Amino acid sequence: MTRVAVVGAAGRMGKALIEACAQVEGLTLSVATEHPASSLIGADAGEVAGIGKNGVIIAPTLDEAANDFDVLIDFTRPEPCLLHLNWCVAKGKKMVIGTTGFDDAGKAAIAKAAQQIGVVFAPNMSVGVNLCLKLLDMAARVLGDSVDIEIVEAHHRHKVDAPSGTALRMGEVVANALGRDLKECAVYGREGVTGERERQTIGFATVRAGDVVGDHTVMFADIGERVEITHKASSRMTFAKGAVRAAAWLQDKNTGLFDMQDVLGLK
Ligand SMILES: NC(=O)C1=CN([C@@H]2O[C@H](COP(=O)(O)OP(=O)(O)OC[C@H]3O[C@@H](n4cnc5c(N)ncnc54)[C@H](O)[C@@H]3O)[C@@H](O)[C@H]2O)C=CC1
Ligand SMILES: O=C(O)C1=N[C@H](C(=O)O)C[C@H](O)C1
Repeated sequence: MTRVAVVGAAGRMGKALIEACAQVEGLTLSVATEHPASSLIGADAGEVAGIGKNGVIIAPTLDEAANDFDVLIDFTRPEPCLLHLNWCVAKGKKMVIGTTGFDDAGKAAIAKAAQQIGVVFAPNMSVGVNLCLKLLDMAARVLGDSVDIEIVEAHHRHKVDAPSGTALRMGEVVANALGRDLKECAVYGREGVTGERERQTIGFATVRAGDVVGDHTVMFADIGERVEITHKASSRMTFAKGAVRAAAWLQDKNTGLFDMQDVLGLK
């Protein structure tokens, strides 16, 4: 039985993760935390998630819980996530990281920590998006440099980072397939007199509106035809179930940095 801790338990993903833990066999929620200033400290995590009491009380820190779980799942923000990462390294706990919006230093800290603990780090835990990453690699290799590549993503009004972690990963996959460096060729939004499109760029466009769970389209546009690969999430449970699956998969991995392609056997 894998014992799971969910940090950010009252967040949009935190609540979905608590529900997913209750649905997946071989796994149990044993610890839940929230920001120390949250009004939900002391509340029952199951009740907060809308699935009825589960007896796990939301705590303000992990400090009392070191013996109570095996894998930590973090869908919060980069700053608290890196604090949780340090805590997990100190206590020898494994970690599933779904949080997005890290800078290069944050990503390097995660890679370094994974030399001491097992970590699954992925901007999107859904099976469908991870299938799309495979399809994107194939599409880029077949269509090559003759097409213009644009990535469009849409999310709910509360999302704080842009472009989404998923859009950036899609860009990396396409750039790698074409032998380009995304840092050199990405264009993030356009305004004013931009001049004609530079052919080797990869463009990103961001929409923030209403309650969109998460839409991503990668467009490969030539003269006379275009290919579009689109994923639309309609429920956060698709991400939560992937994260919980990753937590169970990590059980026998003592060190190493993995992503959902590893978990799903897509490499
Ligand atoms: N990898 C994936 O499949 C997915 C990743 N995400 C990412 O997950 C992250 C969270 O997204 P949402 O749930 O929509 O955000 P949210 O804002 O609803 O939830 C974040 C929660 O973390 C809590 N938090 C902040 N500091 C904390 C601390 N020190 N200790 C404990 N809890 C703390 C907040 O109070 C909040 O409840 C974002 O970075 C988002 O991009 C979201 C969906 C899927
Ligand atoms: O913040 C979100 O909601 C989501 N974030 C992830 C991202 O940044 O790619 C994944 C998903 O699209 C939902």
